[in-house]
Amino acid sequence: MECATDPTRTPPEGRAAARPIFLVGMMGVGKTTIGRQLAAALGREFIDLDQAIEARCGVRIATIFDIEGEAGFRRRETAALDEYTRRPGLVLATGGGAVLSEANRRMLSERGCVVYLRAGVDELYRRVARDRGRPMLRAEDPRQRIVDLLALREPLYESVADVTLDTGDQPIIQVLRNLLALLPDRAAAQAPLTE
Ligand SMILES: Nc1ncnc2c1ncn2[C@@H]1O[C@H](COP(=O)(O)OP(=O)(O)OP(=O)(O)O)[C@@H](O)[C@H]1O
Ligand SMILES: O=C(O)C1=C[C@@H](O)[C@@H](O)[C@H](O)C1
Ligand SMILES: [Mg+2]
Repeated sequence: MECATDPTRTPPEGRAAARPIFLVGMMGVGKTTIGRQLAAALGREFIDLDQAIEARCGVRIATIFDIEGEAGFRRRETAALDEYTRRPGLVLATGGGAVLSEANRRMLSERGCVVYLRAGVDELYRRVARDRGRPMLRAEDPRQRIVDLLALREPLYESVADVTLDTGDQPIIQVLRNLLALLPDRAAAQAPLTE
């Protein structure tokens, strides 16, 4: 789906509904961090899918993996994605594996503007190395795990992306600036960006 507002969906107040924006990409690429600030800059509601699932279950994602396995987590993820991708105007940060199922990919690409945030293996590893809360990185060699996951997932992220943005080694403010410049409703931003 393209990223402009949808003129066929007119909310009661008469303004065209803002297309929801979905952030996808690998663990640690910055979906939660950038998503929250993007939503603030655009004056939109922000939801982090991982945090929504945790709030609903009352436990951390690592605990869901421990008790229900990855398959149990993925079922919860699909149910939450189905709910939140229907909300107009949202900025939604998805989990790193949200693109794995075809049903999820269809929801993402049909219901909103999908932004793929990219980063290289070393950058991703640097960002997640100190964080023990990511069950997919419980491996003898977490860096190699990132290599393997990226190889599998990169084509899937690309297949749903309307906009792809390299976060490289750029500071968060620069990533945000670049993203806002790529989105057509930049003019709707309510908060000026300050250094
Ligand atoms: N451009 C950046 N430069 C430096 N650090 C960054 C950048 N983007 C994010 N980070 C840092 O990387 C860490 C991971 O970011 P974040 O939690 O937003 O990633 P995520 O994509 O939501 O990961 P997950 O899929 O596991 O939820 C955080 O500590 C964040 O501050
Ligand atoms: O990359 C993944 O498969 C995951 C990423 C996180 O956002 C969480 O959704 C969970 O830890 C699984
Ligand atoms: Mg996150």
